[in-house]
Amino acid sequence: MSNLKDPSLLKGACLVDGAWVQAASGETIDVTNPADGSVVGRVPNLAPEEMPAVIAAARKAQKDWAALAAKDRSAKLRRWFELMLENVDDLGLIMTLEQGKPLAEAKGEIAYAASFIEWFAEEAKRVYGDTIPAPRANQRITVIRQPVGVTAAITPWNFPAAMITRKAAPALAAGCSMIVRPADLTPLSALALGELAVRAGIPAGVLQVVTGSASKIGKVLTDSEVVTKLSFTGSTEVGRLLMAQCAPTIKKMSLELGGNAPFIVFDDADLDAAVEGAIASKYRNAGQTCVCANRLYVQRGIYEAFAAKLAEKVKALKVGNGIEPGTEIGPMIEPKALDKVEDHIADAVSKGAKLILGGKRLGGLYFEPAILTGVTSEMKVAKEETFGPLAPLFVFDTEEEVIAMANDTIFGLAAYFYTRDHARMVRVSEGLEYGMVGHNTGLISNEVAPFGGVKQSGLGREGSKYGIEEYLELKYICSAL
Ligand SMILES: NC(=O)C1=CN([C@@H]2O[C@H](COP(=O)(O)OP(=O)(O)OC[C@H]3O[C@@H](n4cnc5c(N)ncnc54)[C@H](OP(=O)(O)O)[C@@H]3O)[C@@H](O)[C@H]2O)C=CC1
Ligand SMILES: O=C(O)[C@H](O)CS(=O)(=O)O
Repeated sequence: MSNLKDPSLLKGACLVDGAWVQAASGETIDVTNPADGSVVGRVPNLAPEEMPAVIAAARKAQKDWAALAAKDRSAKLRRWFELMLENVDDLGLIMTLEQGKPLAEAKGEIAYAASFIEWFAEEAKRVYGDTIPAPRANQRITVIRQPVGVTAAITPWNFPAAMITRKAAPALAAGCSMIVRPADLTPLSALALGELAVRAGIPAGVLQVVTGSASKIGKVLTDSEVVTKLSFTGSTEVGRLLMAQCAPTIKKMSLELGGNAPFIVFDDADLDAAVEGAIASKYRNAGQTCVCANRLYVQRGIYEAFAAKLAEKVKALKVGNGIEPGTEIGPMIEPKALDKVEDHIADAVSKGAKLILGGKRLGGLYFEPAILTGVTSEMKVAKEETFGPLAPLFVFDTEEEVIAMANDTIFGLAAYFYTRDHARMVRVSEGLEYGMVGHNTGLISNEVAPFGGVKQSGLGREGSKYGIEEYLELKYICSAL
């Protein structure tokens, strides 16, 4: 990474109690560039036996951090936010090299990630309580909000920075400490954020970043009686496992899990806008996004026209190494991601769908963006998250039919629809069983709105004024005069 303006942002150590440490065993994990397989960094393979010290540091630091005036916590978070923006070029490059997304997208994610820190730096000052009229004359009732304490986050590889700040910023704003365990595939962005947190003056132990076996470190965190909250973003399968592991200690949990987003285009939609929205939603991050369109439902009257326009635009998308200017789709994260897209295409084609564009491996981890037509609910793409650059087009006739099809899934994260009819907008928004709905837009994520799903897509909300509540407990105080 000789191109970094500030090479000291590239860390090969864990951030524990304010110090950069190696695993006692000296073992490391290679971080590779999905664009060419080269090793871009090495991080410690911390053993589970090394975790109690991390948890103890988080407990010790949390008390003093919570005791600071909210305004002082806010100022440190604000500085962290500023440092992220000052270092956007380096942070973007680190992300592209370990994750593969195009540099412009990576820098966009850094700005998006930083926006959560800015937002919660402001929210830190607005953690209000209540007074409640008491049922007896000699009583006074007050309600205060207090930090939940020591928290932990387990985060995925697809958004290596934003999934951390969307958890750490509200946690720290509320007065919690947080132990972050990023994905093995993309730990370098997390460690760079840790370095900037140190530079921002966030005290030792308040934010720690550990790398090593997910299941072993995860088990120590979930078993701990000191860790009172776990926030996880990743697959529904691992979310279920972690929920079970957290049951014995009755931990508070936030879970941002899988999605299977429907993207519905009605006959009356602005077709060009719908195609643009579909591309933004479906092909961003090579389709490796939990909120990305997974099933595209197009009303019969415009089905052919939509398919043709979409194919024309998708064909022009430039696939390549994320650091090359103009790249719009980078490599996928790992071989099994390509296997899954290929499997979904093969399954659909074997059941009668037609591959009208792409769908081929382009060498290494590159995959040609694909479109399927004639897709039906019997195919795997209807039930499973593809997590890749494949747009399967289903046809529908009526509003009732498409709402039923859209809701026919265990998931309920994000849904999108395009219509210019106002009454339909209200009916469909209310009828979709999803935590987030985009109307005439394919991009819904931002720091001011509550991000999260219903059904098996998870628990809790991140971002927005609601996000900080996940890190606060209510305490009711009844005072007899
Ligand atoms: N909601 C979302 O944003 C995401 C959803 N997904 C969905 O999940 C699928 C699989 O992706 P994948 O990356 O494997 O997702 P996982 O759920 O396996 O991984 C997410 C995070 O959990 C960690 N993890 C994995 N197993 C355990 C465990 N037993 N205990 C504690 N932590 C664990 C991972 O670590 P490590 O990577 O080091 O193993 C990673 O940090 C995707 O195809 C997609 O459908 C994936 C990523 C994000
Ligand atoms: O912020 C987003 O758009 C999402 O969090 C991306 S993902 O985690 O749902 O994939």
